[in-house]
Amino acid sequence: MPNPNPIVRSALSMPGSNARALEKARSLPADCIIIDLEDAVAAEAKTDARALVVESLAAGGLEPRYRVVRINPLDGEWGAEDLRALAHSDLDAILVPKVSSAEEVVGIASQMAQAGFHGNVALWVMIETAASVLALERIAATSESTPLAGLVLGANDLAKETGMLKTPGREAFSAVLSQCVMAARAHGLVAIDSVLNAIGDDDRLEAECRQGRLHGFDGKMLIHPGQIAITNRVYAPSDDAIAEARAIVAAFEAPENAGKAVVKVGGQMAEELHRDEALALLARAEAIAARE
Ligand SMILES: CC(C)(COP(=O)(O)OP(=O)(O)OC[C@H]1O[C@@H](n2cnc3c(N)ncnc32)[C@H](O)[C@@H]1OP(=O)(O)O)[C@@H](O)C(=O)NCCC(=O)NCCSC(=O)C[C@H](O)C(=O)O
Ligand SMILES: [Mg+2]
Repeated sequence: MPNPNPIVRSALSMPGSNARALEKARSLPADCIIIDLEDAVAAEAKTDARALVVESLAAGGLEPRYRVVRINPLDGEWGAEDLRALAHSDLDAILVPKVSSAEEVVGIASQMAQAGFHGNVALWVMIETAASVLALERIAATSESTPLAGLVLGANDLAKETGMLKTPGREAFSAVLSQCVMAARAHGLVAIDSVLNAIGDDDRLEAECRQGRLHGFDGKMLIHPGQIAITNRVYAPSDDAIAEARAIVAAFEAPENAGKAVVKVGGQMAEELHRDEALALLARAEAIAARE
């Protein structure tokens, strides 16, 4: 069974054709590695890249990082062969770009089954077409009957199609950020924010991570190792948040609060829902600490 709740703060993408990057990935502190066979690989390099990716997965050493391969679109020249080639590889998820409807996702799931995937590999999809944004809820709902487990926002393709501007504050994307997370949460999916193309602009990266975190994303897709540390830090529970969560859990465990559904902690109301939230945050913090 795929891990339904992986730690994926930093999801570093790299071209499947880049042997050096694939090797480097084994020692990088990214939570998740996305090996790309789609837009980061030139048409003439697709076949060799596919073979290199299969070989690299077989060599092992990427785990415990969550291992994702982004294949080419299944209605194009290379996608179906990508899927067949990966069916017996050791990986965690297949990421399919440019999906546009729930029906398409159901079709992808059945192509996965035909290719030889047997429910042990999750399906993630890119939300990067206008149609996919409009169909978000229906796409996410297919997870009831398919291995769909993650949504990854693709701001570059979305901007290309719609004319939305990728400004430093991502003002135009605010609604889409929210819609992605709502659809993911309503159906128990992982939600990954879009890449930032500006390599080396740490202030902008930090601001985008904070914005993604504010909207509720689990992590961010990255394009360069220099983006990992900031992303891991922003997407991890802060020391203050951990202390607050511990205080809430302790308050509910205190004998004087036995049987109470609501207590006061640090001048704030805390109900059982806040205790549950605190326990989830502490479990996440523990899982991150174990990883690091
Ligand atoms: C953008 C890059 C081509 C830049 O590469 P390069 O010029 O080699 O950068 P550096 O010299 O700064 O690299 C320093 C060292 O780090 C290694 N490196 C660089 N990038 C990666 C990486 N992504 N993963 C692993 N290692 C990486 C270099 O090899 C250097 O190492 P060393 O040899 O030890 O010095 C390049 O960063 C790159 O290819 N990035 C990823 C591109 C990619 O995956 N694109 C697809 C994702 S974007 C997307 O999905 C958009 C979405 O679909 C949408 O629509 O929005
Ligand atoms: Mg894209």
